[in-house]
Order: sequence, then C-alpha cells, then structure tokens
Amino acid sequence: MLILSPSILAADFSVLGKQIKEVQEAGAQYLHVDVMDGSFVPSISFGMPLISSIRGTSDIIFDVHLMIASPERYIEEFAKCGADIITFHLEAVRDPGVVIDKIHALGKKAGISIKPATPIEAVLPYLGELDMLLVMTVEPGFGGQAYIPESTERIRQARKFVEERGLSTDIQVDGGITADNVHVVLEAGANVIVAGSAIFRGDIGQNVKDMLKSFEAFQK
Ligand SMILES: O=C(CO)[C@@H](O)[C@H](O)COP(=O)(O)O
Ligand SMILES: [Fe+2]
Repeated sequence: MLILSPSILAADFSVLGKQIKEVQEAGAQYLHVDVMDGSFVPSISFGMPLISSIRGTSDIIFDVHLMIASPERYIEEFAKCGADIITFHLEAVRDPGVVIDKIHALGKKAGISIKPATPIEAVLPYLGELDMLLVMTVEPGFGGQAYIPESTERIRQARKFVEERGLSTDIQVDGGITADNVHVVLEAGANVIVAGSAIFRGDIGQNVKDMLKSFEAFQK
C-alpha cells in the first residue's frame, strides 16, 4: 500500500490544526512530524508540547521523525504525547536494538532513518525488527531541499534487502519529493512518501490529491 505522509515542517503554524485537517480530508494517511534539536542537525523545530496539542485536533497517524542526539532519552515522552510511529537516526544511537525494543514495549511502531552517506548495509542487523526504514533523500535538517539523485539506487537496494529476507518493512523516503519526481522513488521501491513543501505550499488539498493521483498512475 502506498502512503502519503505530509511533513508539517512546511506548514503555517498559525493555522496548523486547520492545515492538518485539510491534508487528512484530502486523503493523506500519515502526518510526518520532524523533531530537530539543534545538535544532531543544525536546526531546531519543535517538541512534545506542539505534538500534544495537535494530537487533540486529529486522529491521523503521527509519523514522528526524530532528528535528535541520543533519542533513547525521550522515547517515553514522544510515545506519551501522541506519536504512533517513532523513527530515530541510526547515526544518533549507540545500541539501535535497545531503542527499537523500547519503542515496541510502548506499543508503538519503530523506524530507523539513515542519512545519505550511511550505507544501507549498516541497518541490516536491525531490519527484521523494524516496522519502517527511512532512507533520507536529502541531508536531514531542513525542508525545501532538492532530491539527491544517488538516493534512487539506495532505495532500490533497501527494497532488495527487505524482499530477500521476506520482510514487510515499509520503506519511507523523505526530502525533495514532488508530484513530478515521486514516480522515481516509487519505481525504486519506496512505499511511504514524505512531502513537505510540495504539499503545504499553495493549495494544500489539491497538492495532496495531485500526489495521490501520481500514486495511482504508478500503480496502473
Ligand atoms: O526530515 C526532513 C528534513 O530534515 C523532512 O521531513 C522535510 O520536512 C521534508 O521537506 P521537503 O523536502 O519535502 O520540503
Ligand atoms: Fe522528516
């Protein structure tokens, strides 16, 4: 199943609740929530208080992407404030297996994200335990960047590893995805698509529909 996860990093925070409703009503299945700490990545976005308050406005699946150092310190808090899927960076932890177990023990889905320079093979020891593998298609830290073309081969490789092992792990892509280039990542094997600028700039409802139309065109 192909899933759209609009990233609220590109939303207008003064009307965030309204914009979340708009993406959900137009058919987006997840909401991508980028948490940045100014340490693992240069920028700071938002944290638990914002997630708690938007949790009250929508029942959409919260797909929380933690771009923070030592994320194991905060797993309980993110679970408590409303995350459904918690994705942390492989590069930010010492023992990824322990973090995955912690997320699962709280009844949440676990994802690992890897930066563009991290070999896909680095995630193989954990692949069997993961609900989702996030292959970053830009350097994490900012919205609005251009898709890194070398990502396509990495997505293909990730899909191959998942299939060879008979797993059902979702493969998520994040960064620089638009209705025009989404077919490239779908063809390579991604099935959970994050898009920020392409959804929240302009007519939000129409942007979601255009992206879903691109999904349909790919499936034909
Ligand atoms: O995690 C990140 C950036 O670090 C992303 O989720 C961005 O928010 C995606 O934004 P666009 O590239 O689609 O504008
Ligand atoms: Fe993200």
